[in-house]
Amino acid sequence: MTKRFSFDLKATDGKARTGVINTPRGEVRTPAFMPVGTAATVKAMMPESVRATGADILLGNTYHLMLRPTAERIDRLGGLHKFMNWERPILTDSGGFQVMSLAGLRKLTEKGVTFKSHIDGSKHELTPERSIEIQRLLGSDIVMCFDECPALPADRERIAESMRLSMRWAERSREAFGDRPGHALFGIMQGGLEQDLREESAEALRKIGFEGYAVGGLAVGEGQEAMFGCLDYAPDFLPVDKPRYLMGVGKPDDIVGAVARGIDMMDCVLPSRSGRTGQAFTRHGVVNIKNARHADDPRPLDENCSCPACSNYSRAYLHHVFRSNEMISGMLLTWHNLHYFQEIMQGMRDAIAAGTFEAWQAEFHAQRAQGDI
Ligand SMILES: O=c1nc[nH]c2cc3[nH]c(NCCN4CCCCC4)nc3cc12
Repeated sequence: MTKRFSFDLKATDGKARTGVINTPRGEVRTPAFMPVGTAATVKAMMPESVRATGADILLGNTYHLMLRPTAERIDRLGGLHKFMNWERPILTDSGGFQVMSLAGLRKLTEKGVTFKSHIDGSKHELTPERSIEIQRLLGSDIVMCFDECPALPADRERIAESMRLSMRWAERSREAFGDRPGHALFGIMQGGLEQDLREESAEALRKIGFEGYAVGGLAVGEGQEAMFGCLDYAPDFLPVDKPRYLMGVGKPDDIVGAVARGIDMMDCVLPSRSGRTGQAFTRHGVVNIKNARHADDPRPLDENCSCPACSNYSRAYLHHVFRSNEMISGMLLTWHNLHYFQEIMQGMRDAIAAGTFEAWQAEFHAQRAQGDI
């Protein structure tokens, strides 16, 4: 087990890459999908079940944990890994995005953001310094810079101003992070859908220097075509020897398209959130298990899937427990979705290593076109 943080690039196939991020708490195989554990739990999953799906790393949220139970309390109790019984790597988002999407009465200044908690209306402040301190108290292995993610659509001037503020905050985040061997600080590229602003942002981040680089400001309503358009150039502005993390993505075909464009890491609530609502992702497309047509169907969700939901239960059973609002419903479908997302990641890692990623992508898309699901 290493004491340092490092990234080993193992193979490339076109723009796609596969490698390993080495951390003191374990290795992260890339391309990697990070299940979201917002309030110190991946909802409806035991940590050992999350690991059983193949996840090497989880995402936690500064915004939620600072409000409840607070970073200081988690620190007093031994840190987030011990608190939630997940001893492998954790990446924490820095809170700015969640403040803008969840909190009330927000005030943005050069210093940072003040806001009212969506839980109890209490007043709080997040600055680059406070966000980095919270992530340190949590014991996060990969810390994200405190940034501002502008809502799209926005005019170019607004996007440029916001990006330059985020770059000043990236400088302050780096300063506040200090020297923490074995831990990493990732910068976040902004710039909306403007290629020159994206390049300016990447240059600013490279000058500061980070252990990894995120592409932020996407998956905010721009749609897949515009997102892929940005990913056709943005990753190339980033250092080739550091991990590239696309934040908040996404559906299976978003994930595949992002890896094909040079992305190494992603996170999204989709598999877990949809699992709780009865939406199952399968190799043949999406199955809404609450639909009446599944009520008598003895088949598994997906014949080719080895997860507990597909190995031990029929669609009829899954339909029943969702219709009856039984707790096991969200557990089984969350497990299936996370298992399927990790199966996609493993398939891509193997294909890139074998130089067959083109064929793998063709098969991935062909499967989805067919079959009654
Ligand atoms: O620019 C960002 N900086 C920090 N954190 C972020 C998180 C993000 N999450 C998303 N998109 C999340 C989309 N997700 C899709 C499934 C339903 C809930 C929302 N974009 C992001 C950009 C950022």
